[in-house]
Amino acid sequence: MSFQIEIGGGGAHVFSAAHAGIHDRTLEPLHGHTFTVTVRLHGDPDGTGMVLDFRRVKEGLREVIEPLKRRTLLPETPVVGTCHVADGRVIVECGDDWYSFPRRVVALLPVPNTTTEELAGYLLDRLMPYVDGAPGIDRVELVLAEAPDTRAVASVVLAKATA
Ligand SMILES: Nc1nc2c(c(=O)[nH]1)N=C([C@H](O)[C@H](O)COP(=O)(O)OP(=O)(O)OP(=O)(O)O)CN2
Repeated sequence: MSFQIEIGGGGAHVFSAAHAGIHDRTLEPLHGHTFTVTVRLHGDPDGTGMVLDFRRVKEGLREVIEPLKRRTLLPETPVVGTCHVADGRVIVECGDDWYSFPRRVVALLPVPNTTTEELAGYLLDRLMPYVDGAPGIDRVELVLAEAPDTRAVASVVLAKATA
C-alpha cells in the first residue's frame, strides 16, 4: 500500500502578488496573480499513523508564503537585464524597459525569472526544513497554480531512512 498526504488547494494557502516575467528576452507588462499552493508528501505513515502531521506542513506554508503576500516578485539575478537596489528602491531593467519600486513592496528572490516553475522551486526549497527529517517520506511535491488552468510542480526525492 502507498500513501500520499496533501495540504493546501481549495482556497487555503493562497497569496496575491505582482510580477513581470521575462519572456523572449522581453519584460512582460506588470500584472498580478492569485497563486494557490498545494503540497503533497509521499511515503509511509510512522508509528503514530501519520506520514507527517498536517499542522507542521501548514505552519511551514504560512511561514514561506507570508513574505510574498501582496508584494512585487522580482528576480535577484534576472536571466536578461539587471535588477539593482539603491536609495530604497529596486530597479529592474530589461532592454528598453524598466520598472522602479519602493524596496518595501518588493520580494527579491534568488531566481533568474519569476515564472511559475521558478517560484514553485523557491517555495519548495524554503519549505523543506519543515518536512525534512520525517523518516517515512520519500518524495515531496509543491504545486503552484497561477491560474485555474496553469500550474507548475516542483519535487524533491528523499532517501528513506533505513531501520
Ligand atoms: N511555463 C510557463 N509559461 C509561461 C509562464 C510561466 O510562468 N511558465 N508565464 C507566463 C506569463 O507570465 C503569464 O503569467 C501567463 O500568461 P498567459 O497564460 O498568457 O496569461 P493570460 O491570463 O493573459 O492568458 P489567457 O489566454 O487569458 O488565459 C506565460 N507563459
